[in-house]
Amino acid sequence: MDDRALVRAIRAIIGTDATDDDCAVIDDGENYLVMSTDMLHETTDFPNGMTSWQMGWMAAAVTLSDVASMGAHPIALLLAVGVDRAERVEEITRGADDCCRAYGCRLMGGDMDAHTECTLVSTGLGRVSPECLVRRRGAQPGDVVAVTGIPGQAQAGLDGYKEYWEALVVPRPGVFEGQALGRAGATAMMDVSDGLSISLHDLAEASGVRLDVTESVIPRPEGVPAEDAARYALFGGGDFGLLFTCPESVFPIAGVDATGIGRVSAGSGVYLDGMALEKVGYSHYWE
Ligand SMILES: Nc1ncnc2c1ncn2[C@@H]1O[C@H](COP(=O)(O)OP(=O)(O)O)[C@@H](O)[C@H]1O
Ligand SMILES: Cc1ncc(C[n+]2csc(CCOP(=O)(O)OP(=O)(O)O)c2C)c(N)n1
Ligand SMILES: [Mg+2]
Ligand SMILES: [Mg+2]
Ligand SMILES: [Mg+2]
Repeated sequence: MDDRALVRAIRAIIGTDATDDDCAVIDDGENYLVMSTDMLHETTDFPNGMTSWQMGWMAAAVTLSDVASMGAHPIALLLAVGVDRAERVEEITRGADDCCRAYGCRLMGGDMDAHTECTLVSTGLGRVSPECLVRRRGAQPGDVVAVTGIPGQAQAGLDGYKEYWEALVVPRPGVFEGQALGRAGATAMMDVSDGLSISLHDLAEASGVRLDVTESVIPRPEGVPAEDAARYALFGGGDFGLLFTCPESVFPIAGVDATGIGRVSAGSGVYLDGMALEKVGYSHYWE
């Protein structure tokens, strides 16, 4: 079983509204509050050679990315640290704090425990005005499909391309881009943390639309053999660009470095140059 199947089981208990987006959305009257929590641990998320500071940075970044993907401004982050060696805690905390400060957020508490495997759980809170909130479900036929940044860099780093190691271990969440996209009228948005292909599928399903994407225009890591670069860009995880849709009339959006890669139409499924695109990406599995 993979984590998508488990989310479906959880959805049956707590509802679609609570499980459809990168964050939970809470109506606070004047604004919406958004919240996300993410767990990272050594076996599946921290490649060999990562420093404690980088682990802390990455834990904060994945959660800031979820807040960003709603068009929201991050307010506060909490970090729970399950740690094998006590002397790691300070550097982990510095990494998370540096990441928060870089994106206008504050690390405001957390929890800790002794654990055999270094495990970090970051929980973030953000705020967004109702007209700027963007969910995964709003894509409209005729909209442009676009992505920020260059998907595939983190996977290239994981596979040994040293020039992309930094992109893998110090990921940059699209906090400022997400807010600009929310203001500009993006109709649906999510981050591509699990890979572009699987994210296109998640967005298409949440919005109840069909997405058609053109392979040749998808940005991909330079300096990598062509076949690998295309595969990394479509199926590699760990990049924190934003996948979004918006009316053609507002694209491109000032201040946001994004590439138009396709179109939304009525229907269902994701098609790459007219062929069904595999729903493959970074997933967690159970026997
Ligand atoms: N254990 C859980 N209990 C409740 N909701 C969950 C759980 N795990 C994941 N979700 C929800 O399922 C959705 C997808 O989760 P996930 O794939 O982790 O998103 P992301 O890639 O943005 O971190 C989110 O809305 C998340 O809040
Ligand atoms: C072994 C390994 N593979 C891939 C990555 C890149 N990576 C970093 S975070 C992440 C995905 C998790 O991000 P997030 O969306 O916060 O988690 P989810 O809840 O979707 O599992 C990936 C694939 C990594 N750090 N380590
Ligand atoms: Mg996400
Ligand atoms: Mg998650
Ligand atoms: Mg996440």
